[in-house]
Amino acid sequence: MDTPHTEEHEPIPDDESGTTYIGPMRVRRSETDTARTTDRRLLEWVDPRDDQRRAERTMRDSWRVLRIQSEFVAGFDAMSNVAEAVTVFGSARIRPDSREYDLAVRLGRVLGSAGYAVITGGGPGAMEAANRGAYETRSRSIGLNIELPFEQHLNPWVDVGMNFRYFFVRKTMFVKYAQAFVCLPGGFGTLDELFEALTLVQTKKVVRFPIVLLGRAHWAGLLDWMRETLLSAGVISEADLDLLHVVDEPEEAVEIIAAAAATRGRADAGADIGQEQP
Ligand SMILES: C/C(=C\CNc1ncnc2c1ncn2[C@@H]1O[C@H](COP(=O)(O)O)[C@@H](O)[C@H]1O)CO
Repeated sequence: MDTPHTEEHEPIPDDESGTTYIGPMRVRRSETDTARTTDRRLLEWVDPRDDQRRAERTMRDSWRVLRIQSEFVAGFDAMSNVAEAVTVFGSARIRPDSREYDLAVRLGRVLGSAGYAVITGGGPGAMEAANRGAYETRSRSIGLNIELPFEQHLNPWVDVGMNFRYFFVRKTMFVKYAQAFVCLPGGFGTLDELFEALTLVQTKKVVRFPIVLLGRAHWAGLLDWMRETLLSAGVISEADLDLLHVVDEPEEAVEIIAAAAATRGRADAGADIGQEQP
């Protein structure tokens, strides 16, 4: 029989005891439960010919909206005091004895020393390293973790941390509270975050928001492909390519970010706020 959880009370793993909470109830955790993350339940396919399942889904989705709303509220509250900040993306898999890890620590330090808070995904690898560098400078070190199908911990260098259930809520926080993105070498997750940022800037959903790719060797092939395939096919423009800054040193990244910040006038910020609907 399935573990008796409802959508209103999703399981919260309790790492210490090896049990899971379903609302107020404490149950033994099974792999099947933890694999069914909140995002997975949200996106789960329901057979359109199954009227009963479709009706259940409609009811569950109505409740789900309230949970999504509460996650936004918690995120806005937690982040409301963040001042100047840069979001750093990068591989979850790089090891502490690698050059890439060292690069990410140096980036965190340089950003921290320049007065920026550092926001990462709060996980291991490049995220941990960037948080570590920021933490060492006593700048604010923020980790926005995500529920995954396997055990997930905030890295120890985070001093403000949150654990999100919904990918898209977390992504909003990455953008909303930062004034630039730096992408360290990474895989699919990093590419997803990079391209989301790029699309937001390209479509002017965010303005004066530099995107810096750190580590030329890692990014060169992708940039060549963008130029040779995407630009040649006319599906992007030369100006789109200019949205990306490619550098090798953390100091160069910070120079680019500071220069963009300097062009950001008060008029800019004021122009948007006040005329908008929430
Ligand atoms: C795979 C491993 C851990 C996964 N833990 C993660 N925790 C938090 N954020 C993550 C994690 N994995 C990916 N991300 C996000 O994607 C980017 C990195 O993805 P990539 O595919 O590794 O490039 C990163 O910026 C995070 O926001 C280790 O066992």
